[in-house]
Amino acid sequence: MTSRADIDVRPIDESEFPDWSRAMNVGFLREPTISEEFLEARRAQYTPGRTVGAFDDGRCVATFRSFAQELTAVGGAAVPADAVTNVTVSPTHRRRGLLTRMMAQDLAAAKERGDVVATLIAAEYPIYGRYGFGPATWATEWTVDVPRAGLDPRWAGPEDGGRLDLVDAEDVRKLGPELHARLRRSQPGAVSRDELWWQLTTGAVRFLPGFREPFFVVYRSAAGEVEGMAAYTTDDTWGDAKQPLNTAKVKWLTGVTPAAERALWRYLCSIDWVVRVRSGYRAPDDLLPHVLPDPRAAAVTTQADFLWVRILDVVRAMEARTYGAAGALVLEVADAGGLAGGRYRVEASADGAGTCAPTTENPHLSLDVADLATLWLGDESAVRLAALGRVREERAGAAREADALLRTSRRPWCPDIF
Ligand SMILES: CC(=O)SCCNC(=O)CCNC(=O)[C@H](O)C(C)(C)COP(=O)(O)OP(=O)(O)OC[C@H]1O[C@@H](n2cnc3c(N)ncnc32)[C@H](O)[C@@H]1OP(=O)(O)O
Repeated sequence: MTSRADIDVRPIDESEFPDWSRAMNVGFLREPTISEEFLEARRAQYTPGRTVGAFDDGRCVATFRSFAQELTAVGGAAVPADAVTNVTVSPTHRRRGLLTRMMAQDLAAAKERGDVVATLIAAEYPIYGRYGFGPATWATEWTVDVPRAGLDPRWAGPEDGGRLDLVDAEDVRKLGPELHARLRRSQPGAVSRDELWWQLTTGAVRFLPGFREPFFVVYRSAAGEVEGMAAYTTDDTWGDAKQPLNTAKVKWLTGVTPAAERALWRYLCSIDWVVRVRSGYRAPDDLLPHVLPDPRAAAVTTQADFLWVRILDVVRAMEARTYGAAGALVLEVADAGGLAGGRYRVEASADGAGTCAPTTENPHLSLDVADLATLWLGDESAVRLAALGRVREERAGAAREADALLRTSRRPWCPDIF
């Protein structure tokens, strides 16, 4: 076995991208042989200096990549984020600390650059907490049993004066970015999308396994505004008695008004032949179950953590968000990674704005930086974390006070896997 010190962890140059891509496919259990088409399509994701590999005897055995992203904080401000992705270590080189080395380098560089947080979608729950990441948004997928939903079979489109149209991929690339920008301004947990995201979702660029061209539907309000859009695929399944048994799978659905969300779900549950709708990963408090006359027709298929956040700069993170009440909170933040620990006073005013600064006052709550990330996006309750022993109340009632400041009325949601 090569000793740990002999394995070189460093940013790759572009000529190493094919070997790096092969190693990534190995880690993700995909076919290791890389085609020219795959490389060509994927090359836009080569981020110089931030595409990192580990090399043993000249061969890539681990991969890691990060890129610039914006994450929407509570209140709608976008904070600069270090988005981590493509993390793999070949099975031959596991548990020798390669991920730990790649992560330490990346987080230090992100801190140096001035990113407020790092973000990722965790493949498995136990991997990233040790690096200061905490689960900050959760996702729910429902499967709707359409015949059970109690919907009026005569439905012929939105009753609110709005309209639905099927559109082409090109329309999605044209209309989608602006709609998504609107969503991001009001959806804590949402992240920025680059042009490649729109090319991938519409099939203009293809390298992800199992791509199938979706149908695209747009909702316009009575005033003609594009307020919603969805992409879905369907299978082609028929029962022995010649009854249609098709499933529609929602790839994504964006609605910036409740009317748009309602119309799109109603549409998806009213396509002839479709008896099942899989919602894709939604916020756990999505309107979906309750837009159906019988909400029990929407059964939860998946319920899991989704976006993980690592706070790199507590002062800027706390000042970027808004607060639900006026009040002050002194937090003792532990950070084994040495990037963001310390004692901070957060002061929120009645208009929702907050200030944050290091302090020597006595703390109200002590917690790990990973749990602060979990609280920061507003989803989790400090009272619940205290009950779990993850937050310590240094002053009686502090967890309840923290909840009044930090929690949001709707849950944060990250619509994107990256
Ligand atoms: C953002 C993304 O890209 S998510 C995708 C992550 N990638 C995958 O899941 C692909 C398959 N898995 C892998 O490639 C690897 O197993 C990785 C990347 C998850 C871990 O890489 P390794 O180099 O083995 O991790 P490393 O040796 O640095 O482990 C550090 C610690 O984390 C623990 N750890 C690592 N992976 C896991 C895991 N999947 N489950 C539980 N613990 C884990 C190790 O046991 C070790 O613990 P210790 O410090 O107490 O000894």
